Amino acid sequence: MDALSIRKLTKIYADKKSALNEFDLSVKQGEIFSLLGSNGAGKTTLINILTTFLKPTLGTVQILGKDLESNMQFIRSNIACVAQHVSTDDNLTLAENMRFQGGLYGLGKAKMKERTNQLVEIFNLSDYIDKKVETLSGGIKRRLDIAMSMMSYPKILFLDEPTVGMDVQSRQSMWRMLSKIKSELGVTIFLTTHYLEEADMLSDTICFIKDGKNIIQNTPANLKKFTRKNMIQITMTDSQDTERMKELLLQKDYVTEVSVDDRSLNIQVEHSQQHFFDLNTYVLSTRIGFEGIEITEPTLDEIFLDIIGERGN
Ligand SMILES: Nc1ncnc2c1ncn2[C@@H]1O[C@H](COP(=O)(O)OP(=O)(O)OP(=O)(O)O)[C@@H](O)[C@H]1O
Repeated sequence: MDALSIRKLTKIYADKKSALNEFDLSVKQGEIFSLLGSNGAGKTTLINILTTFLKPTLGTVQILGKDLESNMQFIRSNIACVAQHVSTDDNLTLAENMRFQGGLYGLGKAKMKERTNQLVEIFNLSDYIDKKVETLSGGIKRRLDIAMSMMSYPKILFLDEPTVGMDVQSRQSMWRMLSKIKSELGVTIFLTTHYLEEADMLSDTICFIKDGKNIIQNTPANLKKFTRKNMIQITMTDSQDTERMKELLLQKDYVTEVSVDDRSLNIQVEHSQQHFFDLNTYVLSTRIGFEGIEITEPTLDEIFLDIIGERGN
Protein backbone atom coordinates (compact mmCIF):
# COMPACT_ATOMS: atom_id res chain seq x y z
CA MET A 1 0.00 0.00 0.00
CA ASP A 2 1.31 3.43 -0.96
CA ALA A 3 1.24 6.34 1.49
CA LEU A 4 -0.31 8.51 -1.22
CA SER A 5 -1.93 7.59 -4.48
CA ILE A 6 -3.28 10.40 -6.65
CA ARG A 7 -5.09 9.94 -9.96
CA LYS A 8 -6.13 12.65 -12.42
CA LEU A 9 -6.35 15.26 -9.68
CA THR A 10 -7.73 18.52 -11.03
CA LYS A 11 -8.29 21.81 -9.24
CA ILE A 12 -10.00 24.72 -10.94
CA TYR A 13 -10.46 27.77 -8.71
CA ALA A 14 -13.65 29.85 -8.78
CA ASP A 15 -12.06 32.33 -11.17
CA LYS A 16 -11.56 29.42 -13.63
CA LYS A 17 -7.84 29.37 -12.86
CA SER A 18 -6.60 25.81 -13.29
CA ALA A 19 -3.98 24.94 -10.64
CA LEU A 20 -3.84 21.14 -11.00
CA ASN A 21 -4.42 19.43 -14.29
CA GLU A 22 -5.03 15.65 -14.18
CA PHE A 23 -2.12 15.31 -11.75
CA ASP A 24 -0.96 11.73 -11.04
CA LEU A 25 1.39 10.74 -8.24
CA SER A 26 2.31 7.91 -5.91
CA VAL A 27 4.41 8.14 -2.75
CA LYS A 28 5.72 5.03 -1.03
CA GLN A 29 5.40 4.55 2.71
CA GLY A 30 8.49 5.49 4.69
CA GLU A 31 10.15 7.56 1.99
CA ILE A 32 11.19 11.18 1.83
CA PHE A 33 9.45 12.67 -1.16
CA SER A 34 10.24 16.12 -2.58
CA LEU A 35 7.94 18.14 -4.79
CA LEU A 36 9.78 20.69 -6.89
CA GLY A 37 8.36 23.36 -9.11
CA SER A 38 8.48 27.05 -9.96
CA ASN A 39 6.20 29.65 -8.41
CA GLY A 40 2.60 28.99 -9.39
CA ALA A 41 3.27 25.37 -10.45
CA GLY A 42 0.57 24.07 -8.09
CA LYS A 43 2.55 22.87 -5.04
CA THR A 44 0.55 24.69 -2.36
CA THR A 45 -2.74 23.75 -4.00
CA LEU A 46 -1.68 20.09 -3.93
CA ILE A 47 -0.57 20.18 -0.27
CA ASN A 48 -3.80 21.98 0.68
CA ILE A 49 -5.86 19.24 -0.95
CA LEU A 50 -3.80 16.42 0.59
CA THR A 51 -4.10 17.95 4.04
CA THR A 52 -7.90 18.36 3.62
CA PHE A 53 -7.91 22.19 3.58
CA LEU A 54 -9.14 22.36 -0.01
CA LYS A 55 -11.56 20.29 -2.07
CA PRO A 56 -10.43 19.04 -5.48
CA THR A 57 -12.57 19.67 -8.56
CA LEU A 58 -12.01 16.19 -10.02
CA GLY A 59 -9.85 13.12 -9.50
CA THR A 60 -9.14 10.73 -6.66
CA VAL A 61 -6.75 10.77 -3.71
CA GLN A 62 -6.02 7.80 -1.49
CA ILE A 63 -4.03 8.36 1.67
CA LEU A 64 -2.81 5.26 3.53
CA GLY A 65 -5.16 3.22 1.39
CA LYS A 66 -8.27 5.27 2.21
CA ASP A 67 -10.22 7.54 -0.06
CA LEU A 68 -9.68 11.17 0.99
CA GLU A 69 -13.22 12.44 0.49
CA SER A 70 -14.95 9.78 2.58
CA ASN A 71 -12.29 9.39 5.31
CA MET A 72 -11.40 12.97 6.31
CA GLN A 73 -11.30 12.22 10.04
CA PHE A 74 -9.07 9.16 9.68
CA ILE A 75 -6.74 11.09 7.40
CA ARG A 76 -6.57 14.17 9.64
CA SER A 77 -5.60 12.00 12.59
CA ASN A 78 -2.82 10.27 10.65
CA ILE A 79 -1.09 13.24 9.07
CA ALA A 80 0.63 16.40 10.26
CA CYS A 81 1.38 19.51 8.29
CA VAL A 82 3.96 22.21 9.01
CA ALA A 83 3.51 25.42 7.07
CA GLN A 84 6.20 28.03 6.44
CA HIS A 85 5.16 30.27 9.34
CA VAL A 86 5.96 28.83 12.76
CA SER A 87 3.05 28.19 15.11
CA THR A 88 4.92 28.04 18.42
CA ASP A 89 3.86 30.17 21.42
CA ASP A 90 6.61 32.70 22.20
CA ASN A 91 5.48 33.16 25.81
CA LEU A 92 5.86 29.50 26.77
CA THR A 93 9.04 27.47 27.21
CA LEU A 94 9.96 24.82 24.68
CA ALA A 95 8.78 22.02 26.99
CA GLU A 96 5.50 23.84 27.70
CA ASN A 97 4.88 24.22 23.96
CA MET A 98 5.35 20.48 23.48
CA ARG A 99 3.13 19.61 26.43
CA PHE A 100 0.45 21.97 25.17
CA GLN A 101 0.53 20.26 21.79
CA GLY A 102 0.45 16.79 23.37
CA GLY A 103 -2.58 17.93 25.41
CA LEU A 104 -4.38 18.95 22.21
CA TYR A 105 -3.93 15.40 20.94
CA GLY A 106 -5.13 13.94 24.24
CA LEU A 107 -1.86 12.24 25.18
CA GLY A 108 -1.76 10.88 28.73
CA LYS A 109 1.01 11.93 31.15
CA ALA A 110 3.31 8.94 30.53
CA LYS A 111 2.88 8.99 26.76
CA MET A 112 3.42 12.76 26.71
CA LYS A 113 6.71 12.40 28.62
CA GLU A 114 7.93 9.53 26.47
CA ARG A 115 7.12 11.29 23.20
CA THR A 116 8.56 14.64 24.34
CA ASN A 117 11.86 12.96 25.33
CA GLN A 118 12.03 11.07 22.05
CA LEU A 119 11.42 14.19 19.95
CA VAL A 120 13.75 16.40 22.01
CA GLU A 121 16.47 13.82 21.33
CA ILE A 122 15.77 13.52 17.59
CA PHE A 123 15.55 17.28 17.12
CA ASN A 124 18.56 17.96 19.34
CA LEU A 125 16.58 20.37 21.54
CA SER A 126 17.71 19.38 25.05
CA ASP A 127 19.76 22.56 25.56
CA TYR A 128 16.64 24.70 25.10
CA ILE A 129 14.02 22.69 26.95
CA ASP A 130 13.36 25.29 29.68
CA LYS A 131 14.03 28.36 27.56
CA LYS A 132 11.23 30.69 26.60
CA VAL A 133 10.58 30.33 22.89
CA GLU A 134 10.87 34.08 22.30
CA THR A 135 14.58 33.82 23.17
CA LEU A 136 15.27 31.08 20.58
CA SER A 137 16.63 31.55 17.07
CA GLY A 138 14.46 31.10 13.97
CA GLY A 139 16.14 27.76 13.14
CA ILE A 140 15.46 26.31 16.62
CA LYS A 141 11.85 27.53 16.49
CA ARG A 142 11.43 25.78 13.15
CA ARG A 143 12.80 22.54 14.67
CA LEU A 144 10.44 22.89 17.62
CA ASP A 145 7.53 23.51 15.26
CA ILE A 146 8.19 20.24 13.43
CA ALA A 147 8.78 18.38 16.72
CA MET A 148 5.40 19.68 17.98
CA SER A 149 3.65 18.45 14.86
CA MET A 150 5.13 15.00 15.55
CA MET A 151 3.50 14.81 19.02
CA SER A 152 0.38 13.31 17.40
CA TYR A 153 2.29 10.27 16.06
CA PRO A 154 1.48 11.06 12.41
CA LYS A 155 2.24 8.50 9.71
CA ILE A 156 2.76 11.19 7.06
CA LEU A 157 4.41 14.56 7.65
CA PHE A 158 3.82 17.35 5.13
CA LEU A 159 6.39 20.14 5.15
CA ASP A 160 6.08 23.30 3.07
CA GLU A 161 9.59 24.61 2.40
CA PRO A 162 11.06 23.36 5.72
CA THR A 163 14.42 25.12 5.38
CA VAL A 164 13.47 28.33 3.63
CA GLY A 165 15.61 31.24 4.82
CA MET A 166 17.96 29.06 6.89
CA ASP A 167 21.75 29.29 6.75
CA VAL A 168 23.72 26.31 5.42
CA GLN A 169 24.47 24.85 8.86
CA SER A 170 20.89 25.00 10.11
CA ARG A 171 19.70 23.54 6.82
CA GLN A 172 22.09 20.60 7.12
CA SER A 173 21.06 19.89 10.69
CA MET A 174 17.41 19.98 9.58
CA TRP A 175 18.23 17.39 6.90
CA ARG A 176 19.80 15.13 9.55
CA MET A 177 16.68 15.45 11.70
CA LEU A 178 14.30 14.70 8.85
CA SER A 179 16.37 11.63 7.95
CA LYS A 180 16.10 10.51 11.59
CA ILE A 181 12.31 10.96 11.55
CA LYS A 182 12.26 8.67 8.56
CA SER A 183 14.68 6.04 9.83
CA GLU A 184 13.80 5.98 13.55
CA LEU A 185 10.07 6.68 13.42
CA GLY A 186 9.25 5.30 9.94
CA VAL A 187 7.30 8.42 9.03
CA THR A 188 6.68 9.26 5.36
CA ILE A 189 7.83 12.80 4.63
CA PHE A 190 6.32 14.83 1.80
CA LEU A 191 8.02 18.19 1.35
CA THR A 192 8.08 21.06 -1.08
CA THR A 193 11.31 22.87 -1.71
CA HIS A 194 12.93 25.34 -4.04
CA TYR A 195 16.38 24.03 -3.11
CA LEU A 196 17.48 21.39 -5.57
CA GLU A 197 20.50 20.49 -3.46
CA GLU A 198 18.10 19.76 -0.60
CA ALA A 199 15.95 17.48 -2.76
CA ASP A 200 19.08 15.74 -4.02
CA MET A 201 20.64 15.14 -0.57
CA LEU A 202 17.48 14.25 1.28
CA SER A 203 14.94 12.56 -0.96
CA ASP A 204 14.29 9.03 -2.02
CA THR A 205 12.01 10.33 -4.78
CA ILE A 206 11.61 13.67 -6.51
CA CYS A 207 8.68 14.92 -8.56
CA PHE A 208 8.86 17.94 -10.83
CA ILE A 209 5.53 19.73 -11.15
CA LYS A 210 4.78 22.28 -13.88
CA ASP A 211 1.45 23.91 -14.77
CA GLY A 212 -0.31 21.51 -12.40
CA LYS A 213 1.07 18.41 -14.12
CA ASN A 214 3.52 15.74 -12.96
CA ILE A 215 6.40 16.21 -15.41
CA ILE A 216 8.64 13.45 -14.08
CA GLN A 217 8.99 11.41 -10.90
CA ASN A 218 12.03 9.31 -10.03
CA THR A 219 15.00 8.89 -7.70
CA PRO A 220 17.66 11.65 -7.78
CA ALA A 221 20.18 9.14 -9.23
CA ASN A 222 17.84 8.06 -12.05
CA LEU A 223 16.92 11.64 -12.87
CA LYS A 224 20.60 12.31 -13.41
CA LYS A 225 20.90 9.28 -15.68
CA PHE A 226 17.85 10.26 -17.73
CA THR A 227 19.25 13.56 -18.73
CA ARG A 228 20.91 13.60 -22.10
CA LYS A 229 23.66 15.88 -20.81
CA ASN A 230 27.13 14.54 -21.57
CA MET A 231 29.63 16.71 -19.80
CA ILE A 232 33.39 16.51 -19.45
CA GLN A 233 35.27 18.88 -17.19
CA ILE A 234 38.89 19.94 -17.64
CA THR A 235 40.68 21.86 -14.89
CA MET A 236 43.50 23.99 -16.29
CA THR A 237 46.72 24.72 -14.39
CA ASP A 238 46.54 28.40 -15.27
CA SER A 239 43.28 30.34 -15.67
CA GLN A 240 44.90 32.36 -18.47
CA ASP A 241 44.88 29.25 -20.69
CA THR A 242 41.17 28.58 -20.44
CA GLU A 243 40.05 30.79 -23.35
CA ARG A 244 42.78 29.39 -25.63
CA MET A 245 41.76 25.83 -24.77
CA LYS A 246 38.09 26.69 -25.25
CA GLU A 247 38.76 27.86 -28.82
CA LEU A 248 40.68 24.66 -29.60
CA LEU A 249 37.99 22.40 -28.13
CA LEU A 250 35.22 24.09 -30.08
CA GLN A 251 36.95 22.96 -33.27
CA LYS A 252 36.19 19.33 -32.41
CA ASP A 253 33.05 18.28 -34.25
CA TYR A 254 31.63 16.36 -31.27
CA VAL A 255 31.99 19.31 -28.86
CA THR A 256 28.68 21.18 -28.79
CA GLU A 257 29.25 23.76 -26.05
CA VAL A 258 32.06 24.96 -23.75
CA SER A 259 31.59 27.17 -20.72
CA VAL A 260 34.35 28.58 -18.54
CA ASP A 261 34.25 28.82 -14.76
CA ASP A 262 37.55 30.16 -13.35
CA ARG A 263 40.09 27.42 -14.20
CA SER A 264 37.45 24.87 -15.24
CA LEU A 265 36.13 24.22 -18.70
CA ASN A 266 32.74 22.48 -18.83
CA ILE A 267 32.47 20.76 -22.16
CA GLN A 268 29.28 19.38 -23.58
CA VAL A 269 29.94 16.50 -25.96
CA GLU A 270 27.72 14.12 -27.90
CA HIS A 271 28.71 11.03 -25.86
CA SER A 272 30.78 11.52 -22.72
CA GLN A 273 32.09 7.91 -22.50
CA GLN A 274 32.86 7.69 -26.21
CA HIS A 275 34.67 11.03 -26.53
CA PHE A 276 36.48 11.09 -23.20
CA PHE A 277 39.55 9.19 -24.43
CA ASP A 278 39.90 11.24 -27.61
CA LEU A 279 39.54 14.49 -25.71
CA ASN A 280 42.10 13.37 -23.13
CA THR A 281 44.64 12.50 -25.86
CA TYR A 282 43.94 15.74 -27.67
CA VAL A 283 44.40 17.94 -24.61
CA LEU A 284 47.70 16.21 -23.82
CA SER A 285 48.87 16.82 -27.41
CA THR A 286 48.29 20.57 -27.10
CA ARG A 287 50.97 20.69 -24.33
CA ILE A 288 48.89 23.30 -22.50
CA GLY A 289 49.05 22.59 -18.76
CA PHE A 290 45.97 21.01 -17.17
CA GLU A 291 45.39 19.41 -13.80
CA GLY A 292 42.62 16.99 -14.51
CA ILE A 293 39.93 15.78 -16.86
CA GLU A 294 36.77 13.96 -15.79
CA ILE A 295 33.27 13.04 -16.85
CA THR A 296 30.87 15.04 -14.69
CA GLU A 297 27.34 14.25 -13.63
CA PRO A 298 24.77 16.96 -14.24
CA THR A 299 23.53 18.73 -11.14
CA LEU A 300 19.84 18.57 -10.29
CA ASP A 301 19.74 22.28 -11.11
CA GLU A 302 20.66 21.53 -14.69
CA ILE A 303 18.13 18.72 -14.90
CA PHE A 304 15.44 20.92 -13.40
CA LEU A 305 16.08 23.68 -15.90
CA ASP A 306 16.08 21.21 -18.78
CA ILE A 307 12.91 19.47 -17.67
CA ILE A 308 11.03 22.58 -16.71
CA GLY A 309 12.22 24.14 -19.97
CA GLU A 310 13.27 27.45 -18.54
CA ARG A 311 16.88 27.48 -19.68
CA GLY A 312 17.59 30.80 -21.33
CA ASN A 313 14.08 32.20 -20.67
N1 LIG B 1 -7.21 30.86 -4.06
C1 LIG B 1 -6.87 30.92 -5.35
N2 LIG B 1 -7.72 31.44 -6.27
C2 LIG B 1 -7.40 31.50 -7.58
N3 LIG B 1 -6.23 31.06 -8.10
C3 LIG B 1 -5.32 30.53 -7.22
C4 LIG B 1 -5.58 30.44 -5.82
N4 LIG B 1 -4.52 29.89 -5.22
C5 LIG B 1 -3.62 29.64 -6.19
N5 LIG B 1 -4.10 30.03 -7.39
C6 LIG B 1 -3.42 29.91 -8.69
O1 LIG B 1 -3.20 28.53 -8.94
C7 LIG B 1 -1.91 28.32 -9.53
C8 LIG B 1 -1.09 27.40 -8.61
O2 LIG B 1 -0.80 28.12 -7.41
P1 LIG B 1 -0.05 27.45 -6.14
O3 LIG B 1 -0.05 28.47 -5.05
O4 LIG B 1 -0.66 26.14 -5.86
O5 LIG B 1 1.42 27.26 -6.73
P2 LIG B 1 2.82 27.03 -5.95
O6 LIG B 1 3.55 26.03 -6.79
O7 LIG B 1 2.55 26.69 -4.54
O8 LIG B 1 3.54 28.43 -6.03
P3 LIG B 1 4.50 29.14 -4.91
O9 LIG B 1 5.80 28.40 -4.95
O10 LIG B 1 4.59 30.54 -5.46
O11 LIG B 1 3.78 29.06 -3.60
C9 LIG B 1 -1.29 29.71 -9.70
O12 LIG B 1 -1.53 30.13 -11.01
C10 LIG B 1 -2.05 30.56 -8.69
O13 LIG B 1 -2.14 31.89 -9.16
